[in-house]
Amino acid sequence: MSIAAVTRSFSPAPDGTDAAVAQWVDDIAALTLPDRVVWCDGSKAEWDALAKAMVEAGTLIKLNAEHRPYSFLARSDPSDVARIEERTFICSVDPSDAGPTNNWADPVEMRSTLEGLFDGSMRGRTLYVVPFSMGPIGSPLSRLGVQVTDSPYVVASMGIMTRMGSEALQQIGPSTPWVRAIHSVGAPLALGQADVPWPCNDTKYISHFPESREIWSFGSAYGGNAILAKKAFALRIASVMARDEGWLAEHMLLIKVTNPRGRVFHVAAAFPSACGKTNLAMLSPSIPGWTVETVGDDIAWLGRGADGRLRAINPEAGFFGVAPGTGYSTNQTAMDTLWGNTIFTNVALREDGDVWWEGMSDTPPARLIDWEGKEWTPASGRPAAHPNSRFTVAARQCPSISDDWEDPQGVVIDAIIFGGRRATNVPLVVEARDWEHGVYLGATISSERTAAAEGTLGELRRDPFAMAPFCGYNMADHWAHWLAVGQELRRSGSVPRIFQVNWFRKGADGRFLWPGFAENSRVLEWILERVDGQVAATESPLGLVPAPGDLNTEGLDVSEADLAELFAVDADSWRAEADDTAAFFDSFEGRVPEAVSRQLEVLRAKLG
Ligand SMILES: Nc1nc2c(ncn2[C@@H]2O[C@H](COP(=O)(O)OP(=O)(O)O)[C@@H](O)[C@H]2O)c(=O)[nH]1
Ligand SMILES: C=C(OP(=O)(O)O)C(=O)O
Ligand SMILES: [Mn+2]
Repeated sequence: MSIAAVTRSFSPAPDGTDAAVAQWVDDIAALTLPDRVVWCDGSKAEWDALAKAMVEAGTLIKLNAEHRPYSFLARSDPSDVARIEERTFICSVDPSDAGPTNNWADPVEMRSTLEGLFDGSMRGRTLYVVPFSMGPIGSPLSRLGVQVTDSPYVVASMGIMTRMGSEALQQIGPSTPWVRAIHSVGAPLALGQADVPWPCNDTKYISHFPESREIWSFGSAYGGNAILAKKAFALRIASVMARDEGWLAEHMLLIKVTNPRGRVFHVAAAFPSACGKTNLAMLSPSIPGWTVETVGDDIAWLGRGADGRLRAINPEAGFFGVAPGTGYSTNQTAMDTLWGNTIFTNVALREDGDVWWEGMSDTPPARLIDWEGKEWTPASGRPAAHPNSRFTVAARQCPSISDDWEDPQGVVIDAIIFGGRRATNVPLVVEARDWEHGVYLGATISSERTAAAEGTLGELRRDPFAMAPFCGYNMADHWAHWLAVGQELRRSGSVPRIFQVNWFRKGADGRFLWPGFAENSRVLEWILERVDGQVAATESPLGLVPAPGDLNTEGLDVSEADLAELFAVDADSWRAEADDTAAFFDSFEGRVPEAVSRQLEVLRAKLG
């Protein structure tokens, strides 16, 4: 083929497209040099055509429709399976605005690096223009964005995870703020060069420019690095928008809970990645008379409503959940959600054309094709599904989805929960003494590393507000912002209570002390009875804990000794933890709000 064979087909912007959007797309196309530019309308026909093309290209494997209607398996490049925090950058003008929990990079240098990498990076590929709304279209709490990407997998995922297409594009006018998100897998194709099923690049950058509300992601197609509406926009950029505009963008699930007396509550809960958000969001209570319905499983945008109360929306439209550990015995609702219309990534393939992963059932099938496409048997000695394998599915398909999940005003929050994965020290549940203490509990979350990000599994790391990888500005300023929001809520007389939970405490023998999953409803019961003023609490150095006998253990198979261990406070370990917290606070070089550092002194005094 000769150079003359290169045909560029740039479809024009749809009628009515905002001129700034059209200009920006032209500029990105001029930089990245794709063969085609396609404006996505979000239609079913468009999704179908993308899926068909990806099956032909080998990016997706169509599952057996008898078992899993209209569902697909994607196998990533084995090097591109999780978020990479070392390659994730916050490029604020002032490095102290990124703070010690972020990788800061100079915005001018980063722009020049990225321009070099993106120069011609879409050669031979299609540039898709993906307009989207985070939050219900037209809600006062929603925000708009446009992602350009050369990955059809990302387009299809954005179609599930966001309100994507023409309607979102029409919302953007000359004075509407919108977030610019640029993504390339970084694998240009020379003329006639054959593609691979999962193109990516060893060089990866996930760069955020908070001041100009821009995201540039290069080299990865893994969801957390490439579905830019999610962690990059709805958390990193949105947290900065929220700081500037007086609201909160948080790594939180949202649920509606109804108690046996018919009172309805809404709860927001922040846990680090792969620490139980999706599971709690889809909880089926083990205790009679309680129901839990799903509003969101990963991200919440919260702000003071016209009524002065804290309200929240789920800005997403789908779930990008961890597959391993999801099974009929742990999360029936998730299993029922995944009946069809699902993209699975890096799970194992069964001989009958369905999928499998560790924890889906107790006994694995005798033979599988593992996530890397290799033959697998239970004797293989390695997991069949990648530990961070995922499902991507529309929220509306969830049987427990709440009737108010798309309420444009958001749901009223009655309780906020912080949690982490802690084998030791942290009790099953603690109530904060007040908002300031609650902010301290959020600020001091530590959690064992999971497979959701590259790094050493099990290593304890600080993950304040479960936002360490996701806060687009200085974490200490985030705490100050929370304190300010609390003060405003106090003025209007309705401050949600704050709690801390830990489902993951282990005994000396290494087994979980708490059965978790459906039984977590017992902890929710105590939390919401506290909110409803129905139950007392006991003082502990860490905060308020259930008085003996107040945690509902009826019919529960947990020994008295294990229950005691779940609430044990070891003063020596806590003194060591307090020292570690002091060192952590020092890393913020004087930026930690006084109301937060004072809580550490209170804790030390209570420990004696
Ligand atoms: N032991 C235990 N494991 C849990 C519990 N809840 C979730 N998990 C496991 O933790 C992993 C991550 O859960 P998930 O809900 O997907 O976390 P998310 O990434 O925060 O949404 C999965 O393997 C779950 O099976 C629990 O209450 N107890
Ligand atoms: C989507 C992700 O997160 P979570 O594990 O919190 O669902 C991710 O970490 O890429
Ligand atoms: Mn999740």
